[in-house]
Amino acid sequence: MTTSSPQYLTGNPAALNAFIDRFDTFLFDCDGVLWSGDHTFPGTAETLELLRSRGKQVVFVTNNSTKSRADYKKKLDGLSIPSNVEEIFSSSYSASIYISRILKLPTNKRKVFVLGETGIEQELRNENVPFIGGTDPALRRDLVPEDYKLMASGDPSMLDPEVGVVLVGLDFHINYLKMSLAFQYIRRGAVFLATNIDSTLPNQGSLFPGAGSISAPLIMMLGKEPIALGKPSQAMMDAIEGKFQFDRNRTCMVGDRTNTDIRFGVEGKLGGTLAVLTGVSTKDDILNGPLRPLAYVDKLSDFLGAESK
Ligand SMILES: O=C(O)COP(=O)(O)O
Ligand SMILES: [Mg+2]
Repeated sequence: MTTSSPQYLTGNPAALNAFIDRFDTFLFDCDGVLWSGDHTFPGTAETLELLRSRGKQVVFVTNNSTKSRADYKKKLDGLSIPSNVEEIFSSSYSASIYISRILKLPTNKRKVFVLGETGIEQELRNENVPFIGGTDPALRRDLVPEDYKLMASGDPSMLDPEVGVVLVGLDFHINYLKMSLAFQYIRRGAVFLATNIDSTLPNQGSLFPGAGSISAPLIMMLGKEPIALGKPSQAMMDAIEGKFQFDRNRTCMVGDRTNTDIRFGVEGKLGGTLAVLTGVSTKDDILNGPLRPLAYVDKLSDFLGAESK
């Protein structure tokens, strides 16, 4: 854990410039750094353009599994932020790759029960991984007495015998039926995975339930944690390094949350980490918490104040 005191860069053109020059690749967290929900922070596009104009590789690394990489590409296009889908790593993508290429499942247990949104479904489809649940409207209903009987008996009309994995992400339509199904599958042997376990999600400058709040009831009921495939999991870092072959010493992770983004960079042994104060972690978290970044700024666009080259 980093215990040195992070350098404050805001308003220091020479220090901002020196920080940029230390790295060739910048991994950018999205929620809380580039935007907060649908509100994009002013100067985001210009800051990314500044880095690219200096030959820096920019990669987007988000724990938000509600969108697919293609969805994020559309969002970035809409914000006039140039990108290609290969530069985008979402936890929905990371989880789908893990299930399709890493997890060894019995041939009759290859189906995934999803608590989550379309982002997970699109990425599972891209990897030809069969799934049920997710945005299925048939599950947006109250439990009825018959459901208890069918679940308790493991009736295949209620509990698909091919389900071998439960994948939990942020689900805007969670309910007792879906939580019960996930619980039944896992207690009957399904692998418990999470796209990410961020406790809260920033939006419009406030905080709302994050994916971790969807896994939490299952963790309480089961007495065990899921394998989480988003930051700080190094499975994601290895996938990104595999694609870009970057020099970790010349790579910086930029994020708003110390226990995911900064931990991801520190445990990934990157050359540096940068925190911003526009998302979840506070200045106190950054200066006095167990996981401290190399440096921090008030907001990403402070980099527009770097010395001009
Ligand atoms: O989805 C979340 O909880 C956070 O998403 P982020 O990694 O882009 O900040
Ligand atoms: Mg974030």
